Amino acid sequence: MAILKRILRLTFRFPLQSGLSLAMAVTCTVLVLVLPGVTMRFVDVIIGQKRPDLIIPTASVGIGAILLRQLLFTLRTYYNNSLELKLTHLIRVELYDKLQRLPVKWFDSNSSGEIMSRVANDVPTANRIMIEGVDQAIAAILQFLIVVGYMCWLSWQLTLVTLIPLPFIAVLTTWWSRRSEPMWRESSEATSALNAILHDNLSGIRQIKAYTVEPQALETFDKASRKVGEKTMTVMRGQALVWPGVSFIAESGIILMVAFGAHWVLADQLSKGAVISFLVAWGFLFDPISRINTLSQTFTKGIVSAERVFKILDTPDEANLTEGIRPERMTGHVRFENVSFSYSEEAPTINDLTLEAQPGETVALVGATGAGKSTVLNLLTRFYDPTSGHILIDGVPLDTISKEWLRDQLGYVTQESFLFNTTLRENLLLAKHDASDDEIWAALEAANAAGFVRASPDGLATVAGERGGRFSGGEKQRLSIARALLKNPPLLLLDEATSALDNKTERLVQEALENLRSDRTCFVIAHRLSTVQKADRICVLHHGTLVEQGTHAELIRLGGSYAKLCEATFANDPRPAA
Ligand SMILES: Nc1ncnc2c1ncn2[C@@H]1O[C@H](COP(=O)(O)OP(=O)(O)OP(=O)(O)O)[C@@H](O)[C@H]1O
Repeated sequence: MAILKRILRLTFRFPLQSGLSLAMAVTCTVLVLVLPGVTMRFVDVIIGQKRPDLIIPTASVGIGAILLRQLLFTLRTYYNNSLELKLTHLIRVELYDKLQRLPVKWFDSNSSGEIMSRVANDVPTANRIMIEGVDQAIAAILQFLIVVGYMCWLSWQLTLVTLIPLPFIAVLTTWWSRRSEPMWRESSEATSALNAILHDNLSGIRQIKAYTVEPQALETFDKASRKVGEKTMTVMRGQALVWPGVSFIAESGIILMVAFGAHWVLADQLSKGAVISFLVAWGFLFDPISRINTLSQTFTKGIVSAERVFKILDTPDEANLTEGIRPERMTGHVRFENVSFSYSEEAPTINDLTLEAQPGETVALVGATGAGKSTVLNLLTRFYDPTSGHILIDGVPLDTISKEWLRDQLGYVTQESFLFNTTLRENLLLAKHDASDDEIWAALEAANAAGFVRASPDGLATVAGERGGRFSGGEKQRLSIARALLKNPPLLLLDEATSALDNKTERLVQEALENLRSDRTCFVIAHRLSTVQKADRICVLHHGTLVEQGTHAELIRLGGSYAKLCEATFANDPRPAA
């Protein structure tokens, strides 16, 4: 009920559309009485009293009223559609806005395919409660009351007989509506899971092909799709039993009504016209009841979808996104003080980490895979917050600073350079919305990317393709470096690519990185000996613990884990430091 109220409240944001739609529904409904009324007049007055002069006027009134009803129906459909589109747009935009404000942690446990399913399918399904559900339910209740009122006016005794099937139908449909709700929920969840698999498989289509696991991928998809079918079939099976039952009860009622009607006509207690009018009106009385099937399905499915949409909308925003301190400027002094962090309840991923970077220094993070290097960067961006300890920037605790401000000061070049499927210009402008083309070209020059961009047929207007697929790995890296250069942030987080590049590209990327690193504090996850050697401080992480720190020469002299790691990891470094 609370969900229904919430959807109703949303509808009130469009008072004109919803008001007009309801007004049309009410007027259309009142006009349903024309047909039984006209029929009775034909039987009792025109035929009964032999009044041929009334045929044309009565038929004209009837046809006019039916025409008006259909015209109003057309208008009602128009206002309904317009309301539906507006509501869908409103909720989709609210949902998308919410998704952008949710913490990164939330996305760890919600797959993209499932989220897409909520935005694409659940929003319109929830809206159907309003359009088909509430509007039609109000019209149906009204139609029912008007027709019952009309019947009572003709004969309250026959009306009582006509209504006998009603309680049975009400009990059956209420029972089914309750029973089918969890079934629809399961069907909806199965659809989301199917979407998640589809999204995942399409994103990894190259891996699927490269490992020739198409049959296994197909099998997973087939299984998930079959599950959707099975879950939906369970509801359909129930419906296939319940709705014929409802029709049986309703139609048996006609026989009962005609039988009693005939009895009272023979006893001269009722006119023939009244019985025929009852018969015509019966159609309008049970029309809303026969629509209960679709209506209850719309309500049940809609409530399930609305629950899923509201669940996202009710998730708390990422804390401190806009609130918090916004210092004048950042000099880039970073200090981790006894920082520990864990993604889950298990063993800490970062354990009592204390390290410092002076403004303009480059700190290289090295360590075996899974040692926690990326996690350190995740803590600096505040995608996650430490479980204990403090991170200070220019002496200010990070958790008191506005996240928006902090992220404005950061350049983050990830290992997998991500480009959006839009023009290069728009991809680069993400870093600085108002950058001129001259500034963009300067950044591209410094990133050693200007050459290949200029050679592309559309230059800055070249579309990058999905995930930047139009460009090679080395090109994408240089484009993301250009993006970071354009932003010119005081603090740079850099996850060096591990992918082997040819010597020339390697040199070009290295030069670009050196341009990027100069004059700013830089935390780099280093995979190249040259980067490590040039770093002001090297921090060696082992299972989330800082085991050694110092310069390259100091750590080599120490002969500890760094020296061993250096030997093992950088032995074949294609570009040893000068
Ligand atoms: N979002 C996450 N949820 C749960 N555990 C995670 C998450 N991200 C990373 N981990 C775990 O935390 C540990 C440290 O991961 P992290 O990515 O920081 O290591 P890394 O040193 O950067 O590794 P690599 O060099 O392979 O990128 C790993 O055991 C990893 O499985």
